[in-house]
Amino acid sequence: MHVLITTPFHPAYVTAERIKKAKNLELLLTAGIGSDHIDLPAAAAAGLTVAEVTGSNTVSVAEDELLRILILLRNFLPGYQQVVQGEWNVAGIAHRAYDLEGKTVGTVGAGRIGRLLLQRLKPFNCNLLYHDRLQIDPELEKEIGAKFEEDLDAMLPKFDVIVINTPLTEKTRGMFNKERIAKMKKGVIVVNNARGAIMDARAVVDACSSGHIAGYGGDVWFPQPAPKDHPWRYMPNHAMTPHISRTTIDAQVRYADGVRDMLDRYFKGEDFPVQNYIVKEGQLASQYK
Ligand SMILES: NC(=O)c1ccc[n+]([C@@H]2O[C@H](COP(=O)([O-])OP(=O)(O)OC[C@H]3O[C@@H](n4cnc5c(N)ncnc54)[C@H](O)[C@@H]3O)[C@@H](O)[C@H]2O)c1
Repeated sequence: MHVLITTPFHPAYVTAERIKKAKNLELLLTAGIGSDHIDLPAAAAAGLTVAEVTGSNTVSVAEDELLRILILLRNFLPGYQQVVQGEWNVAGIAHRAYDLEGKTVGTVGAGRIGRLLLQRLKPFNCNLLYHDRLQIDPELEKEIGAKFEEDLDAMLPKFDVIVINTPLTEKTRGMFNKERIAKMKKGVIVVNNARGAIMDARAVVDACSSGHIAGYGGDVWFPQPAPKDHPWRYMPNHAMTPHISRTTIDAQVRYADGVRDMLDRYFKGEDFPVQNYIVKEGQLASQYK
């Protein structure tokens, strides 16, 4: 019996070809959230179990998204750069700095991270929207104060700030292409800590260059690690970092504990918490279908 523990840093890491060669492999554990670096249909067909530490970095990613929204909306980074470069030009920053209050902000994908982001946004007095395959439980929806939008395309022109929080699946790969970005409001802020490949990379660069997207921020790229010449490094008005939002010290403790717990259970022949399964007995978890 073999167990492979991976992190979600390297897209297309556990390929169908590698799975085929790993004759004794039984279990794939993702130390974090997001298992698109594994060929999930191939894992299912090979009878492997795939599990992640569901929820381990939900708060870390949601807080980071809030940070990037504020950094971009307030035009913070050029202000910081002025200070480092010995400059002082308030008007150069203020002409494109906005309050978050009163803006229409929402998430595409309202699972664990998307919902927590909405909850964290509530005290900012924004107009909150969300799109997902599934509507949130009505009581929680009322408590959060976010409106469900069934039709993604109809929702796109409404946002001042849009955050992507879906997994990378065959349905979400390239979901934000040139046409969808064109439907967004001119001057929109886009934050994507979900997966780089959900965006059409070129379309993002073009929209940032034309000003259609006023700011793009996130920690996920395609490919990863991002090569030195990745165009997102050089496009205007971005707040990009390496893949860091998942991995605060607090999150590292949570996902290390989660991996240890699953290994203990595995060697004792016990089941994992049900929400951790991504592939079980040949079936993919619903969020990956
Ligand atoms: N940057 C990071 O460090 C980091 C860390 C954790 C997770 N993530 C990414 O964030 C994703 C979401 O994490 P989560 O814990 O909130 O997952 P989750 O499973 O709790 O929520 C995902 C939500 O996306 C929705 N969804 C799936 N496909 C959709 C589609 N085609 N259209 C609309 N909605 C769709 C699902 O219904 C679900 O509500 C992960 O899959 C991972 O890719 C990134």
